[in-house]
Amino acid sequence: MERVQSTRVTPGEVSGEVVAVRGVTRRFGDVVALDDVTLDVGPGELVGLLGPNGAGKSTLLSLINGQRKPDSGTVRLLGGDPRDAASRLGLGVTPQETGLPATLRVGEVVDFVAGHFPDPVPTGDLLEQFGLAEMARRQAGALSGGQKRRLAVALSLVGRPRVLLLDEPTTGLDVGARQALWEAVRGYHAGGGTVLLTSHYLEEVQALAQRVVVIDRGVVRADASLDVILRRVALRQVVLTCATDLSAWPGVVRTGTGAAATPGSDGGARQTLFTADADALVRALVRADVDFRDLEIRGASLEEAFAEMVEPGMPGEGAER
Ligand SMILES: Nc1ncnc2c1ncn2[C@@H]1O[C@H](COP(=O)(O)OP(=O)(O)OP(=O)(O)O)[C@@H](O)[C@H]1O
Repeated sequence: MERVQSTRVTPGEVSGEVVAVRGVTRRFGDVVALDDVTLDVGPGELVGLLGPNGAGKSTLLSLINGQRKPDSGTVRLLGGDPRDAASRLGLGVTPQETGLPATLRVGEVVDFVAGHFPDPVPTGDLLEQFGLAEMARRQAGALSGGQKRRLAVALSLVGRPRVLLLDEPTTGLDVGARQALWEAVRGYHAGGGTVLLTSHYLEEVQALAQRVVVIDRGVVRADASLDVILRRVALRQVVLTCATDLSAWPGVVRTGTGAAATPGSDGGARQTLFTADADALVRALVRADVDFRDLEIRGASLEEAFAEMVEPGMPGEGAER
């Protein structure tokens, strides 16, 4: 409990959306990093922004934290323009890479940042919470990669922010450090905080988020509860060569790209069948004496799952263009 209370947010002031991104497009030269993105995050939500490399996740966070401006569309943070310093008073940020002053001791770094806030979390409490208490007197430059990362996330909480933006918070951390960080984020959220975090890892999003926004090539592909996204990603692929078109077979949710489109030398076609239960599908095909060969079964990778989410019928589908 102490853990939760130590980062409890200032109560009360937030009403309406904490983050409101409406119709935002952002280009870098010819690259469209974000393409007409709309995303609202309400008070107390913990949202995972999931997407592959180059999807546009960091760009979106940089617009929300006021570092960059959209080419078109609007971004609001805590009811104001994120480019105004006043709007960012309630914001805590941990970017993907953080430079720490190498010669300052860990405790001094926290004290330094705490000095900028009216009611900071006490340094000792914060270091305790992040498992850094024994390192308070160590120079920041002497910390391991994982310890630096933990310190960076701890620093984003010093000022008791109302909203926290975490860009791939645990990339490169070992299992123990990752768990400790997740615990801290959960504690912050349990105390009333709003979190938007990015990740490549479904596991991370699964461990933390209630709502998942999938972004790929600058477009929001899905915005749905964790359960819905997991069901989508959990589909298995049964790949086989068969002369009969199996796309309408019971249990086949849909076919993959190129299904029934690649003729084999004997006239059979290579087919990719998506199903929730690969075992049941294969048993049924065998029972029905369907003549197939070169059977492969695999889970859909996250990238494949993202691509599949472009198809119609996905709840929260955001790519109808
Ligand atoms: N400063 C920049 N100059 C030019 N292109 C950029 C810049 N920042 C981002 N981009 C491009 O915009 C696209 C989105 O990049 P972004 O960093 O937002 O993706 P990401 O989802 O955060 O990726 P990662 O998971 O690898 O960090 C990419 O194609 C990237 O190359």
